[in-house]
Amino acid sequence: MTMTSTSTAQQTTATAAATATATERTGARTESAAELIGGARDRIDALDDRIIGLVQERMAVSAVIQEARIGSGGRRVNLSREMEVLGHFRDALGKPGTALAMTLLELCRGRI
Ligand SMILES: C=C(O[C@@H]1C=C(C(=O)O)C=C[C@H]1O)C(=O)O
Repeated sequence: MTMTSTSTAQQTTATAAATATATERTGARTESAAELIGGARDRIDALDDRIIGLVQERMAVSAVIQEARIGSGGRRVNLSREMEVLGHFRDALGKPGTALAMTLLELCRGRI
């Protein structure tokens, strides 16, 4: 064997190392599954960035409404409207939707 050739054992070891890396990275047991997961995770990261941007935009719009209401002599919080928002999310996403809406309202309330 020359110094540049690779034995079957070495190739098997290299493949095992690559698979172990894929498993470490993604939990997948094959490189092809790891590649699919890596690409899909990139899409999720991009979606999360958009969701965060939308939440920040919602917070800004909510603050405009709260400022106008407080400036006019009213209260910051409007419970009947919050019930509508909670119902909207519950209808679309079920019980976890209510929890998500409560978190959104918590983020949006009292930021002025
Ligand atoms: C934005 C408003 O003010 C507050 C914030 C809400 C929200 O972020 O959705 C809902 C009701 C109010 O407690 C509103 O009245 O519409």
